[in-house]
Amino acid sequence: MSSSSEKRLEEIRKRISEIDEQLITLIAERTGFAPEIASLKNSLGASVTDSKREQDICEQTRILCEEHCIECSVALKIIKILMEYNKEVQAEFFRKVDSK
Ligand SMILES: C=C(O[C@@H]1C=C(C(=O)O)C=C[C@H]1O)C(=O)O
Repeated sequence: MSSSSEKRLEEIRKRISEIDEQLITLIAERTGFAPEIASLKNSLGASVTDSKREQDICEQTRILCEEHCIECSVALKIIKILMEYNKEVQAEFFRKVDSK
């Protein structure tokens, strides 16, 4: 018979697993836009990196972290990883276009 603490730990872990699944789903959706973004940038003659947009995203992250009372440095690391990943996918699209 599990104790109440074991049961509560199990409940929390179940919820964390649900959240992690949602996070991966959102990361997939976010990254899924990269090819279309790259195609649009290619037709516009724009670069993969948009520094102003990245600055705006980081500022939004800082604001959201304050609103949610969470450590900003960790959230910024995560967002920057996602941005780099998005740019990698875009760059792959550009390489494919250039190779044709
Ligand atoms: C997605 C874009 O391309 C790059 C990646 C970004 C991101 O992952 O949020 C933001 C700006 C760009 O450096 C974009 O230009 O919007």
